[in-house]
Amino acid sequence: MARDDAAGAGAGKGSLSLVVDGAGLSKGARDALEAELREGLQDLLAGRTLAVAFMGEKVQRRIIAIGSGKGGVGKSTVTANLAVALRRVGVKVGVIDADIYGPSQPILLKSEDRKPEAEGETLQPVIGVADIPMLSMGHLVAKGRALAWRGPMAGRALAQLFEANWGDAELLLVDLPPGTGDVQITMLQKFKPDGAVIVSTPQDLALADAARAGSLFDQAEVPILGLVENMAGYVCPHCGEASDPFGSGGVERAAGRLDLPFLGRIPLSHAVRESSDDGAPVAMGDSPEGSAFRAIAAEIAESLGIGAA
Ligand SMILES: Nc1ncnc2c1ncn2[C@@H]1O[C@H](COP(=O)(O)OP(=O)(O)OP(=O)(O)O)[C@@H](O)[C@H]1O
Repeated sequence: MARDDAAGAGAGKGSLSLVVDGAGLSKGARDALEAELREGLQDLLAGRTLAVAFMGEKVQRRIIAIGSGKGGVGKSTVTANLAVALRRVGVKVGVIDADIYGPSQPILLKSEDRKPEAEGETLQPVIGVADIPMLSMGHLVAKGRALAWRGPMAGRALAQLFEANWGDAELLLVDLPPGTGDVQITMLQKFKPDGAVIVSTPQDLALADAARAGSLFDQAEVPILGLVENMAGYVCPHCGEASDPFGSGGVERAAGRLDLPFLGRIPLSHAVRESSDDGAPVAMGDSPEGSAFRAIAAEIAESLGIGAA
């Protein structure tokens, strides 16, 4: 225990700092122990303040799943850009690419040529663009091999990704495969997310699927942080004419109907696709598309109470 009477000149002032070995204790157990210590030390404190610090404190890490009902709506693109945007506001974020049927994060976050090392059974995430630690099914299997994995095999591979050494990452974004299959079920059973973000295009069909993906999280009592509308509105780079190939405003209306937050809209744009293919997500820059992702990331950071947003 350290004592700093000089900090407060008057009688009964000053401060005491107590460093406690809290390794292995849950947050609840630490809170209870701290309350007990404060109570027990009241006489000794005699009006001084007490600062309690726990050593070996586990990082409070939260898992946010990014899902969609339908394939190809931009879930992986949104995941990569949100990771970059969250990183820009100081969130220690990691990415798990759980899309075993079409892992694309190694391209999106430029880590295709890296292989995760293992310490014993534990994988070490590779570092992608913008210093984002990440692991993908794509890092574990040979490129181009179709991953027709089912049940236990998919579950084991998924566990390896979740149980990796995520260091000080406080938030893991999980890029899920589309739909409501084995990976989703395993994740909900073993690595239940703290929240989910649903991506959809404004199209009716995609929206119906998005609602189904949402109800899977609902049933598992995973809070849905909100809906993102992707591929909304297209401005022709040649003539400047605006059009809505997938309809307009559908996701926001659906969010209203489902009583869920609408997190924002990402335009259909060449810049988004090209930057994705180049492994330099558009959220790294300050273009209108990048800003759209950053606004959504700020909403998420705010609702989780993290980052400097
Ligand atoms: N806003 C956008 N503007 C232009 N192209 C986009 C946009 N969002 C995604 N794309 C492109 O659409 C394609 C599908 O995107 P992405 O792979 O992110 O979708 P997905 O939902 O993760 O697909 P999958 O079902 O294969 O996992 C990619 O080529 C991507 O670059």
